[in-house]
Amino acid sequence: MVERYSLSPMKDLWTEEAKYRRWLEVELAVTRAYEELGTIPKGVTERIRNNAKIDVELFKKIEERTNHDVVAFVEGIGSMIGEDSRFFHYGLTSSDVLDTANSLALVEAGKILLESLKEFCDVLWEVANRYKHTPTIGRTHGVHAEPTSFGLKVLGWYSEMKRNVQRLERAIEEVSYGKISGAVGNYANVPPEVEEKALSYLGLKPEPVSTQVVPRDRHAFYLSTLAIVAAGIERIAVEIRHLQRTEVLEVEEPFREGQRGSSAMPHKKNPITCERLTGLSRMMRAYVDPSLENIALWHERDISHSSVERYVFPDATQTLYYMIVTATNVVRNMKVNEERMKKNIDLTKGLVFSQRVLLKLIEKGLTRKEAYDIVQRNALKTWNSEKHFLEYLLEDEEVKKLVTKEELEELFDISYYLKHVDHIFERFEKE
Ligand SMILES: O=C(O)C[C@H](Nc1ncnc2c1ncn2[C@@H]1O[C@H](COP(=O)(O)O)[C@@H](O)[C@H]1O)C(=O)O
Repeated sequence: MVERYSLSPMKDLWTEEAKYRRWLEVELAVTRAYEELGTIPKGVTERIRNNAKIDVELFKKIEERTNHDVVAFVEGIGSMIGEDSRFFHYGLTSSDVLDTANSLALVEAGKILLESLKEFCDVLWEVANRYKHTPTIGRTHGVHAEPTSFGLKVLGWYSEMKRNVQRLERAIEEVSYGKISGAVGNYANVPPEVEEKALSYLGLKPEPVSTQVVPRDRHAFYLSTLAIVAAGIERIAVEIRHLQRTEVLEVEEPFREGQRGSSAMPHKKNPITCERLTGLSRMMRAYVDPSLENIALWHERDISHSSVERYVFPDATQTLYYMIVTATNVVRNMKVNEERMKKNIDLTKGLVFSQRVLLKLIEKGLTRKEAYDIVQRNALKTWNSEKHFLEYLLEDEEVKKLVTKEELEELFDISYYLKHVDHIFERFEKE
């Protein structure tokens, strides 16, 4: 994982030390289950817990010889626990330990993500309410469309992140399964009762039908969900980047005291954080593809998925955690230029009110086609001149016959476009 984007507590979850500690926890849950079922003597688990140490160097040293990481770990622990090594890893295959430990890590990582995502939602809700009645231009195809509220734009982000909270909860549930079912998943050398007990100590459920491994559709679902959350953050980042373009300048991402925009051009404040978020989201999508390919393993398993997971589990969870924390800071501290938003609404000299004029002419008895022709005629003149759309309409003989000056002026009222904003917000307040 790139150190630059690794933050605690997520990064602490993925150290070698933490990984071996999880393996040991799984092994100890199994000996405890055997003990409870009366298969092995009482006290074994306690003694192993006291004598076993996580010695990363030792495990790595043994692995140089065995070329098998779990065998190296089992041997290493075995060398510390004497006679009790007879009961350690009894009836297990490596992936009983690996997959169950993976699930522990992914659930833990999911909870860290969930907590940060909920904080992000709180900030989005607060910012959405702050700008609930702030008019801004709505753009479609990048072209000015009709006025709307900036708070509504942020409420859309909030709404999406709330859906993401639910998706993440579902994804955590998807990977809350372990397996202690032996070499091909049929419990030949370890009874289902041991699995049931051991996994219950660990807070996991037994995989209903495992092979040597937990099926990888669970992990693919998890990784895909993380990429969807990242894409939602990317959507926000791309919007802010557009709004920070010099010609627009309605929003600026936070610019720190002492920060430099450009090595060459001292005047610049660049949206580098949102650009970084955009790039990281691309990486998040890149983790999904190999995770989907991991689903189709040979027969009861092959180990082609293992190398992939050494990257994607730590990197995807850490990258997304960095993205959520960073996006929260951007939205919390972004500069919103309400004056500029007003000015930009006027950039097209009233054209953004064209649909209201169209509807008014229809209300006065014209067909839609007749009304459209009149409005478009005047709109096209406005595009190509310095004159306001309203002035052209006031001069138009056909318009004059149907609509008074007062009636026309009323159509250019921004508050008309914000009249249902409170209602849209209320939908969330009721939840
Ligand atoms: O309980 C068993 O081990 C059963 C065995 N299956 C295995 N299950 C889990 N790990 C295994 C297995 N086989 C190899 N290895 C070791 O996995 C490591 C794979 O390394 P990498 O591809 O770099 O992720 C690397 O350290 C490999 O040595 C089987 O024959 O079905």
